[in-house]
Amino acid sequence: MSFTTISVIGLGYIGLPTAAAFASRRKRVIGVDVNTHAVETINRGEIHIVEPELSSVVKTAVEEGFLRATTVPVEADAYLIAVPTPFKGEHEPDMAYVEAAAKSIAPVLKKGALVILESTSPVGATEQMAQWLAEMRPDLSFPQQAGDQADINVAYCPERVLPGQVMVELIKNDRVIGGMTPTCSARASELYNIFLEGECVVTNSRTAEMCKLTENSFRDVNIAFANELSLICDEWQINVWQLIRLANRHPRVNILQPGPGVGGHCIAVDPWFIVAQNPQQSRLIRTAREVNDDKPRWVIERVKAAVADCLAASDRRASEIKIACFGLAFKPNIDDLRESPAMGIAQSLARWHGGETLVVEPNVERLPKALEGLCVLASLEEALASADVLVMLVDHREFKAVSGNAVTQRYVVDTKGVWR
Ligand SMILES: NC(=O)C1=CN([C@@H]2O[C@H](COP(=O)(O)OP(=O)(O)OC[C@H]3O[C@@H](n4cnc5c(N)ncnc54)[C@H](O)[C@@H]3O)[C@@H](O)[C@H]2O)C=CC1
Ligand SMILES: CC(=O)N[C@@H]1[C@@H](OP(=O)(O)OP(=O)(O)OC[C@H]2O[C@@H](n3ccc(=O)[nH]c3=O)[C@H](O)[C@@H]2O)O[C@H](C(=O)O)[C@@H](O)[C@@H]1O
Repeated sequence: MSFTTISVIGLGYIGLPTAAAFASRRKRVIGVDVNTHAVETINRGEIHIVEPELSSVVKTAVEEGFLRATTVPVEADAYLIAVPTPFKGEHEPDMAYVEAAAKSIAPVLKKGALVILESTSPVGATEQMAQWLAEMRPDLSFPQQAGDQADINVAYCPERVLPGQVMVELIKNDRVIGGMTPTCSARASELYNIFLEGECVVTNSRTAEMCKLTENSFRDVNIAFANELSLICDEWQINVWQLIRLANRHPRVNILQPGPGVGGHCIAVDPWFIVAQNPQQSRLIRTAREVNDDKPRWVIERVKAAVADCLAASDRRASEIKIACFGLAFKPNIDDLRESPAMGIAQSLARWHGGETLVVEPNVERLPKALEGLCVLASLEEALASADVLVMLVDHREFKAVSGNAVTQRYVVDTKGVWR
């Protein structure tokens, strides 16, 4: 059966680009979201999130009638679920959004439909989702009972796009296809091949779930290694960035970069899904998370020490010392401040510091609410000219363009190796 109508459940950073990609191939796409603001915005041909090149694709898709958004699930040939999977409590995966999404489509499922889970999920989540669907639709058969003969096909197909490059990577990246049966995988591959230029690589659902968690854990562990080196190098007064550059000249060494900590909604979250399910076997993954989560505390201590040194070397009071934090975003050259270690560092410093704390963030026009009344948003030039203690937190291109020679301050805590 070919795919005439495709429904994407959850129209956020993953769901909306995916819906737009199918619609751009002239497929009829119904996007479903519980957020009425998102639905109304999309139906006007606009977008409610920031992602390069997404806006024009959505506008064309809506104008040409291929993409429509609604709050109520409808009958379709394929469903892709891309709702949030945060953690709850002590880093346990919170599958409540996936459960709600699955239960919302169950009543409209028809024989022959394909259901794909795209949300980053713990191992076994796809089988659990198929179970929720089966409990609500005893009139239909599912892969866990009927194997390749099932009325409904179910697969796990994780997303691996990099925020900021989603519209390119969505099409070009290879895609892991984890069907609950070979037929499920074949159907899912057929669906993605509507827009995919990369390859569909077929496996089972558990391996696909673990593969997604593995990719982000690999990056987290490698960044933790770099962050740990930065602490050791600080003790020995070795330049960690030079060290890493030198070590990476070895043909089989490729160390990532240290920083103020790991931010975003994925790398700092997904490894915990492995730890929650296999606490005894995941000591390295847990330690990496702890190393990265502890880095902001270390940075704050370094800044406090720099302020103390600055005070000791002058006859000024603490309230007369100015700190400037450079960057708030969770990584360079984006405006996304969510789950950003730089935000937490700026906030803690401003609360602790008796004097003024300046913040320079070229990608925002005003201070986020969490920093209102605590910090002052300043221009790069203003901060460089007036601050006593500089804290480099994000290697935005504007900061890298400033030569280290132009930075005359003695007290610089540079977590990204931009000026020191
Ligand atoms: N943002 C990213 O770069 C990547 C995200 N992922 C994963 O993809 C999944 C989705 O992430 P994002 O798109 O970033 O999240 P998001 O928060 O941007 O979007 C999720 C959307 O789902 C909607 N939603 C929640 N419950 C719903 C329900 N029951 N029915 C319909 N809509 C519902 C929300 O209103 C929201 O618009 C997560 O599991 C995430 O870990 C995977 C790779 C990359
Ligand atoms: C393995 C991998 O590269 N995963 C990607 C990642 O996207 P995300 O934007 O969160 O990753 P990122 O660019 O590594 O940034 C995460 C955090 O790590 C920090 N970071 C990154 C690289 C580095 O050498 N040092 C470092 O400290 C960044 O500053 C940021 O705070 O997570 C995405 C996701 O799963 O949401 C995934 O789709 C992306 O492909």
